[in-house]
Amino acid sequence: MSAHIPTLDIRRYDTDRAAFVAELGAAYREWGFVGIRGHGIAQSLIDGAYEAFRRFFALPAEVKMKYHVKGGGGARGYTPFGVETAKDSRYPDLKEFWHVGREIPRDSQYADVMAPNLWPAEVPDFREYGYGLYEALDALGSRVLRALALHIDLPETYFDDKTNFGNSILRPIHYPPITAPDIPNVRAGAHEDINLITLLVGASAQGLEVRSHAGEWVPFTADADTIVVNIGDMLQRLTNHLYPSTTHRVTNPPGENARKPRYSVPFFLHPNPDFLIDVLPSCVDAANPSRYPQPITAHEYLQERLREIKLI
Ligand SMILES: O=C(O)CCC(=O)C(=O)O
Ligand SMILES: [Fe+2]
Repeated sequence: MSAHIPTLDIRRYDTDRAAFVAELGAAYREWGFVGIRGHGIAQSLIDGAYEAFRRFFALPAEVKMKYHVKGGGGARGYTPFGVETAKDSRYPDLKEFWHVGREIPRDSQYADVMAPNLWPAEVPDFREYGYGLYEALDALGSRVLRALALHIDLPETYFDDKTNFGNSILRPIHYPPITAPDIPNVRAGAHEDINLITLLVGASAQGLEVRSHAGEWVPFTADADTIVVNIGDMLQRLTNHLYPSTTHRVTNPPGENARKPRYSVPFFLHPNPDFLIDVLPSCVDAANPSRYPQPITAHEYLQERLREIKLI
């Protein structure tokens, strides 16, 4: 068992595939989290997106609320403070966020469950950078899924046609400075992600913690050139827990650091809405019988989980 969460260079997928897939697979089976370097996403795209998101969150509350869709479950546009609440938590998280979804033709078979995007007119760069980052992380996520597929003896391209219309979400988050002493809320309460995998770009400020097998909270503050990629509940279910969806949280920093805001941008990579999450036969044997005899579509599963976190 390694004592810390590994970071691997994804360029090795092309130069040193067998060893890379083995190391990546082992790291995920142990931690559910890995840092990915050498991903090729331009720093200028990441910086430009962060700057556009920061400018949006700095707008007055009433301007931001123009982009809040009542009854929309936060699926697109802006969600204010005090809404999302981790499943077993009494207090809402200390965050506001925006959701960018996939751009699809409005006559697509998925149009009824994948609403059009909103874009804030006050920040002209938001769309270009926001969707640029969406597409870059979607492509990187597909590369990680190829390696994850090979590690469990699936064809390399197994996930390609199951995620090409994935209901994936880019979520710029702003955690504002914490000024009140002794508040019971945390920036993000302990939770597992719902989707297949999550790619977290540039969460350079401290605060993210990952629960180890032994039940200890392990801080994971990635280097600036590293994208954190973790397993979500849908992939855990599909693989009968071979790939674990690891509990994580964002703590309130101690002392003066609490007065610094935190920005982070997770990309929640989802399968196509009609993908049937049915435990892979290769992940079941006599010692590990299926934990989920009942399959469920990705869309139904998502609806169940959004109700649990009070988004719908
Ligand atoms: O802010 C972070 O670094 C993590 C956020 C997170 O875990 C989430 O939104 O699911
Ligand atoms: Fe998360």
